[in-house]
Amino acid sequence: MKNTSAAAPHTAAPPLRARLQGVSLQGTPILGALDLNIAPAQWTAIVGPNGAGKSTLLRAVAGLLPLQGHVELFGRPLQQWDPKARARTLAWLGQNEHSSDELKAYEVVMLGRLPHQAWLAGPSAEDHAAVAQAMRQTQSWDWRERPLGQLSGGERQRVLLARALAVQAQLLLMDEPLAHLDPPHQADWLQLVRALAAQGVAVISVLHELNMALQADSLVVMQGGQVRCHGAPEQPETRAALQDVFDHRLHLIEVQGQWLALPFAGATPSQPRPQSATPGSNVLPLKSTHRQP
Ligand SMILES: Nc1ncnc2c1ncn2[C@@H]1O[C@H](COP(=O)(O)OP(=O)(O)OP(=O)(O)O)[C@@H](O)[C@H]1O
Repeated sequence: MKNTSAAAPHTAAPPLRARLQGVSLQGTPILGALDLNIAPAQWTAIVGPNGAGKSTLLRAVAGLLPLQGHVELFGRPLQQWDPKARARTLAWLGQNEHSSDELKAYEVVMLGRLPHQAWLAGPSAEDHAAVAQAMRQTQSWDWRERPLGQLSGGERQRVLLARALAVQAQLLLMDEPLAHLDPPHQADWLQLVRALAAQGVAVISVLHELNMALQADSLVVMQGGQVRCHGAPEQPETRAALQDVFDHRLHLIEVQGQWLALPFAGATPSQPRPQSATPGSNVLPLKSTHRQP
C-alpha cells in the first residue's frame, strides 16, 4: 500500500513525545504526570483496565483536551503546528463516533482528505484515489453510496477507519479501532497496521483485545491515570505489569513465539494474589500444536 502523504514530515524527531504534568476533566484529575515517547514506524498499543485513562491519554496527546505539560509532534510543539498541516500529519479515529450519519460513506471518507484540499477547491483526482484506496483497504467500497447512519456497527467502523487511512498521515491514533469488527476484519486491521508501520507510519491504538495488543511492537500499560510500563510484549516486565494491572486474572501463554492472554476465573481482587508481579507469575509454559495463521 502506498502512502503518498504530502504532509510527511522530513525530520528525524520522534512522531510523538509527551511530557504531561496532568490532565483534569471537569475539575477531576484523570491523568497524573507521565512521559510518553513514540518511536517511528512502530505500532504501539495502549492497554489497561476500564477507567485507567487510556482514551484520555490518547485524546490529550492528539491535542483534543486541555493539559498541563508539553506535547511534541515530530519535534514541534503541538500548538505551533498550522492546523491543516497538523491534520495531514496526525489522523484520528475516535471511539463510538456518532456524527455524519446522513452523509454517504464515500463522503465520510472524503472528510479525511479535507486537510489536503485548498479552501473551496473541492476534491482532486488524488483525493478521489486516496478515498477509493482506503475504502478498498477496509472493504467498505461496496456501500460507498449508503448513508453512514444505515450501516451496521462493523460496517460503520470500517468506513471510519477508511476516513482515518485516507488522510495518509505519518501518525495514526485510534481509540478502540476493533470495536464491532468480526475476527476476519480484525485480522485485516492487524495486517493493515503492520503494513503502515513497515512504511514508516507510527500507529497508536487503545485496545481492549489483549491478544491483538500483545502483537504490537510495544505496549503502554496504564492504571489509575498513570503509565505503569512501556515496553515490548516480549519483555517479562511488560507482561508482569499487564498481570498486575489486571489483578492477576490473566493467563499469559506463549504459543509459537506469540503471547496470548486468557482471562481466568480463579482469583478475584478480594482473594489473596500471587506473591508478586515478578516476571513469570501466572505465565503458563505451553507447547502448543496450534498452527500459526
Ligand atoms: N468528561 C469527564 N469528566 C470527568 N471524568 C471523566 C470524563 N471523561 C472520563 N472521565 C473519567 O476519567 C477516567 C478515565 O477515563 P478514560 O475514558 O480515559 O478511561 P479508559 O481507560 O479509556 O476506560 P475504558 O477502558 O473503560 O474505555 C474514568 O474514571 C472516567 O470516568
